[in-house]
Amino acid sequence: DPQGHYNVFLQHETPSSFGQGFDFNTIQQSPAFGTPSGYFGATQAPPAATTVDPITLGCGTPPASCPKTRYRSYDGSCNNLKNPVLGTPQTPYVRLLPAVYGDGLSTPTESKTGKPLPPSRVVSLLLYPDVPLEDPKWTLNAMQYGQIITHDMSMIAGSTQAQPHQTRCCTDDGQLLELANIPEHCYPILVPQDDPAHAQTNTKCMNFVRTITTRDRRCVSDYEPAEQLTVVNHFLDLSIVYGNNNDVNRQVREFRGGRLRVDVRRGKEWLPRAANATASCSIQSPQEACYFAGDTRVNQNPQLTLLQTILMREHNRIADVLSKLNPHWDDEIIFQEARKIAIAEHQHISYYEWLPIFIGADNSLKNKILFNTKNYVDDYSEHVDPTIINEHATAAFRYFHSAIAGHLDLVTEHRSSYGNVRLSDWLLRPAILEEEDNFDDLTRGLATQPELNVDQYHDNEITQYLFRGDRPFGADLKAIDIQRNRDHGLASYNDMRHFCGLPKAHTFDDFTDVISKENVQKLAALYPDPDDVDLTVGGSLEAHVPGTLAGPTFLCILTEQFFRTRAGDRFWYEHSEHNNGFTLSQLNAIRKVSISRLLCDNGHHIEAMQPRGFERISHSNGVVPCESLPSVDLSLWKDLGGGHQLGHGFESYNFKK
Ligand code: HEM
Repeated sequence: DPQGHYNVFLQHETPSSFGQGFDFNTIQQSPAFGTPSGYFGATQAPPAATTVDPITLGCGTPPASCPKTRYRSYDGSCNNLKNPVLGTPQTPYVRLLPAVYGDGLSTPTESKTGKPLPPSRVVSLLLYPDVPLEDPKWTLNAMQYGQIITHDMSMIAGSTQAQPHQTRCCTDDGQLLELANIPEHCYPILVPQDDPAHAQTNTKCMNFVRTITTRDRRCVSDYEPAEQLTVVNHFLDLSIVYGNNNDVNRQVREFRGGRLRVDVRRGKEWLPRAANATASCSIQSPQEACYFAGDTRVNQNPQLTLLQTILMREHNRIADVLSKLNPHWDDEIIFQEARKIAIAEHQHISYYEWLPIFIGADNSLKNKILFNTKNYVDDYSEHVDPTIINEHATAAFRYFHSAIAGHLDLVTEHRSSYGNVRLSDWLLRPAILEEEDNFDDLTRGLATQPELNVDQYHDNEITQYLFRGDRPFGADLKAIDIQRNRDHGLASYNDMRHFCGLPKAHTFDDFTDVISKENVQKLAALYPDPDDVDLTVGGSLEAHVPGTLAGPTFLCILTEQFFRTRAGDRFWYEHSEHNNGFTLSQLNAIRKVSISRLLCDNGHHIEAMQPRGFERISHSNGVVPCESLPSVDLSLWKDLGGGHQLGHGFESYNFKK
């Protein structure tokens, strides 16, 4: 297009087997953001920057040009060559159904009846109590890898997800501010008078700051509804390790031997320290570790930091092997080839080990998310939009918050648990990983301890004590999720379930086709009208589709997202060699990777693991020596020379066959 306007009105290609009555013709497409001409349809100049980082301005910056390369960019630009800005940071989520804002443009959702919606905290207290049921089959590792996948795919703009937000919507002692004094973007969570926790401290108000939107950044006209922005790239590409832009990437790299930067303490490699530890962590002394990684949320909880450390070490392990195999490769080639392998391992673990548990193997095969093959899968389509779906990130995927356990087991090599740590004591305090044998003991704990059942029950550690620091009580993740649902103006549960092929409910009773009578009664007591039920609430009460950990509505959303994330990624690892992929033998070597082997290879002294590390130890999944678990044969990356040179690297290599 001579104007340089990319065609972003992508038509979703529905795979023929994508059945179940989903009507994808109604999918809302993203408007043309980030066009080279600047602010699409803008009537006003963009607002002044509120943060120092210039990339946080605007709604996506298209690259000047797209280099020909076999490696993906850090920000995801040029993945889609028709629309190079697609999937880059600072662009809006897309929606499956139009937003339902209170005023039609940007204010939080309201009841269609004019009566108030039940306060989020009240819904959380009534429907999501702490009933500690353990998952009979899956480990805490399954939950934790889910958070890794999430952080790789999206992060709402304007949230730190860590330190108290700079914007304060309540007084320091938890009271509501005078209306006139409430800062912009505030949408505080109101605490009921009889709150079992917060009434004890006379807290009436919990901080909640609205997500930054295309309207806040003046990227749309005054007449267009707001779309929330996500600040990380949308692809499943280990951006949590490598960073979401060139700048962060430079900071995580060693620039020697293709390695990532590490700090060595007690003979072990740790993530480098954050430059400003007090801003990134809740440390209690200046020496306390607080890390820097590709994702700003790295320090949020110890098990997350643990997996981030494992993934960083895996990159360096691969880089060290590649430098020995190919002494003629420079830092850049080793780095990019190691990165490509690590991303492939991560995509493989996410899709072939993790997804079958959460969205079901049959469902994934049927919908062309997984393939039963030893061959290439060249299913990329530039018409599939890889953008993260708002209903996915703000409702469906958050459902797995239910699996979070409040205590983390410390487990010896003999698989006996000798203690545990309390989650809310160690949020934003990753130093615990470096004490004694905690790194290995928590790793074994992840793979031994069950996750909590994926159901309507949530651990008090995240509904009463989240980020409490040294206060008696903290935030409520379920109330936040409900509040966020309204902040983003997500379509109602009723409309979404209809979109996903279930009948539209006319009365609360109609919900009993997938929700228990008891829960429907509670919904009827809380909400003025069946059309008012929040997606995040209704979806989380549905009975699960057999073989999956989600009800039909969430399953439909998750399935659609994971289809797009795969088929909309031009650098997906299963593509053939001439489509940026590996040789077939390399690909089949990658397919041998497992979460268990990853933990074995990158822990300190972990000698044994069960083969399927997301599944609890059992007769059919017994602990075996690490060496007996299949591994990726990196000798297949020996470059025999004679590849075609291109820029700093090679367009093709002459890999050992
Ligand atoms: C200990 C574990 C976890 C903690 C403490 C945690 C906490 C949080 C917090 C504080 C937020 C931001 C909420 C907001 O302000 O709107 C969030 C967002 C989110 N969480 Fe979790 N979470 C955990 C695990 C998980 C898991 C296991 C999943 C899914 C498998 C998940 C999925 C999500 C998603 C999709 C978002 C929204 C991401 C976005 O910004 O687009 N989380 N979580």
